Amino acid sequence: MEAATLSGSLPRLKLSASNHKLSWSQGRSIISVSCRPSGQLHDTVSSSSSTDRRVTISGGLYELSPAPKRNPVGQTHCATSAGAYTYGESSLESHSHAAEDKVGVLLLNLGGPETLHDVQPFLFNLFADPDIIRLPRLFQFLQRPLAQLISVLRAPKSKEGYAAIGGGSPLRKITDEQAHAIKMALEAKGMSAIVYVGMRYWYPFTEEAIHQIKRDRITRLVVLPLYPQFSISTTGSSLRVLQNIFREDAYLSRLPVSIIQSWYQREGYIKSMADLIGKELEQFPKPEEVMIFFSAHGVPVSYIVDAGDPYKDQMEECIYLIMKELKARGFSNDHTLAYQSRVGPVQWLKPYTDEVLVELGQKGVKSLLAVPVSFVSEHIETLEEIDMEYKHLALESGVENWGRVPALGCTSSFITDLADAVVEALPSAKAISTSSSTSEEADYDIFRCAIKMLFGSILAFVLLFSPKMILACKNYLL
Ligand SMILES: C=CC1=C(C)c2cc3[nH]c(cc4nc(cc5[nH]c(cc1n2)c(C)c5CCC(=O)O)C(CCC(=O)O)=C4C)c(C)c3C=C
Ligand SMILES: [Fe+2]
Repeated sequence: MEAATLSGSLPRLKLSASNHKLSWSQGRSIISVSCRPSGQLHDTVSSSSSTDRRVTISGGLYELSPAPKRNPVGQTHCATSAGAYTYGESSLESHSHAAEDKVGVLLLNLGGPETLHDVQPFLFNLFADPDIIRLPRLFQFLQRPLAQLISVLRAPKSKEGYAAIGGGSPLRKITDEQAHAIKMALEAKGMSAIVYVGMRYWYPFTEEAIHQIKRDRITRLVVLPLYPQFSISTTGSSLRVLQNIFREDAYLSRLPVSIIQSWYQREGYIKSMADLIGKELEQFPKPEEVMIFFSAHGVPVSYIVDAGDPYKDQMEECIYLIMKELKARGFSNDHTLAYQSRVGPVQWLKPYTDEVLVELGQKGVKSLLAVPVSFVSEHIETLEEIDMEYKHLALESGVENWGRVPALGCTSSFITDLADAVVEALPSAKAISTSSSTSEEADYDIFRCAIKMLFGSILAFVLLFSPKMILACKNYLL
């Protein structure tokens, strides 16, 4: 497990010589704070529903204006459909107990549209994230117009996918259930904690969860991203949101925090994955002949090559550990790893899942077991892409027996392991040191920003009408 504390300002992600260790350092980077005000990304979060969900920034904290049906501030999770885990005390009560040790666990996840109406604004939030579409600094002011364009272009295709799995993402419900299960597992270990869910691109937003953490006067916090492997585009992006909020807030910047950056190599997780794979293998007529097909969500190659994202290394190590565990249990199946869900015009990690499936079918592989490995809940890419599109493609290419390992969800050995990770991380919780820039630095930043915007506008104007740009936009439709 890699645990870290949110420290200082403007982190930079770099791979150390061992290639598996992350270290933060200062400087220009993908996780650095851009010159626009923090929170701008969500300040016009909108949806096609009539409810106003605009997020404004006040005193460094994000406050949601009333969204009574789903997300009234302060009750983000109290009335979830799972309904089982609550924040415990109201903010008034928590103030009177301020001296007590109140442990919080913040689960970070991606979030997903709950209805088809949510799809376009959800996609807007996703593409407006500078960790998802990485524009050169000069063009960063184009992030939101571009996100608007791409989200509108992509929405029809995405909606088809969400419609095929029942009209929305199951992510919120499953994550709420995991939160409840982790709370219970912690209680069984003698640790009382309030477990929060913070989504990056949809409700309940990370900002809401942090707001609630503050209201609850939590005294120590463990941050647990629900991604086994670290990627700049997932955990990194959520941590950037956290850091932007924490460094601006007196209470939060003093709150001892411990971050579990990745946990793909934890024994409990590896064993839980091996349990699920072993169980599915037994469903095949000849288990020993089944090819184990790990399918991970892809990222653009530039993340790995240019930005030092450890995602690919961690993924490969994760697969190695799962296979080692399976071998120790007597399974000696062949296996392969491929990457799915590419979006847009750039090169993504290879090999691509769809291409490998066709190759394997053509080579005569008759039995395949698909294993989603980058995510621990069922979601659109398991339920639609794997179960429908890839299954169809594999059968069409000559595969005769197809199986799919379910996502871990609330598997008890897995939840227990996550609870262990929290218990282990808690002692290393440390306060964030505040670092506010001087007014001269701020003036200089504004000046630099203005110059960049001027030159950027000219360049953008030229680029926007180039054939290459038009082709790139078309690619988001596919
Ligand atoms: C480890 C998991 C994930 C990585 C890495 C990741 C990177 C990444 N994703 C996109 C674009 C999209 N992702 C979408 C949905 C989506 N992505 C993940 C996980 C990872 N993404 C999940 C779990 C989900 C599904 C959520 C749900 O609603 O169930 C979507 C929307 C769906 C679609 O239109 O296909 C997009 C778009 C990029 C560009 C990227 C890396 C840069
Ligand atoms: Fe994704």
